[in-house]
Amino acid sequence: MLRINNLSKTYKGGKKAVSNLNIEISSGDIYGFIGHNGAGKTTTIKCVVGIHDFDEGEILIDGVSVKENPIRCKAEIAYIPDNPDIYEYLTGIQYLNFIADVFKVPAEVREERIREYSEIFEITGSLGDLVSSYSHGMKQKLAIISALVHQPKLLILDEPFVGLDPKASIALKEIMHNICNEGGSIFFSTHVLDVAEKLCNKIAIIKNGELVVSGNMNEFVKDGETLESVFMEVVSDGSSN
Ligand SMILES: Nc1ncnc2c1ncn2[C@@H]1O[C@H](COP(=O)(O)OP(=O)(O)OP(=O)(O)O)[C@@H](O)[C@H]1O
Repeated sequence: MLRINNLSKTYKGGKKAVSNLNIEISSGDIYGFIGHNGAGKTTTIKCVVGIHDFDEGEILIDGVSVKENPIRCKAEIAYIPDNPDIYEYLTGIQYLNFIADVFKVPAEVREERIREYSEIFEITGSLGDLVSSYSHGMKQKLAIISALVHQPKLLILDEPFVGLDPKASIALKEIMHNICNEGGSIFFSTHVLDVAEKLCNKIAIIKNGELVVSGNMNEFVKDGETLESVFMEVVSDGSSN
């Protein structure tokens, strides 16, 4: 579903944020991406979703290069950033319809999905209000609903649980499981290691732009180890952070 091959990204000014990174995500995977502040998670995610260009390597979505065919790739994915920047002058429902238009979701299908997810995330009563009046968590919920409206094959989330109330977090985890059970995939960054440990079947740990651990969760979290203990061993080993 997603292959990142030898990805390297250097920002203007010379900061090499990601170096020779390889990740493979298959259909059905819930893939957690963890690392210290400034490790390179958001940079990697922004390269995958086409926000950042990158200097070296290749990113393929369902075998299609994000550089060579970005529109086809974007049609298959949805991205929820850590800080949703949603058009403040639209109402919630106008924003959802705008995104559904972009992804060409037919009217009756979008209505049903918007109704269902708005009820799950308990913002039905606020959809007629301007986004500028929404709290941070409400904007996040709106971003999540907009990401789900075209039923993406690959859902990419940057720190999705920060700012969500407990009920919404539980609902999102259930939706993530449902997407994977239907053959989709999830790639998400998080600092909440116990959530990652429970939710993910695969994990990657990035340190100073380089991948230091990747693979099946049960290869690392076993024999009394937790993801937290694995992470602490990996990042404290000669780390400058
Ligand atoms: N626009 C930019 N220009 C220059 N350097 C940047 C830019 N964005 C990020 N960086 C640098 O790239 C490195 C990786 O940053 P990135 O945001 O990818 O880390 P992260 O793992 O997502 O961190 P966090 O957990 O704090 O969100 C950091 O050293 C950061 O300072």
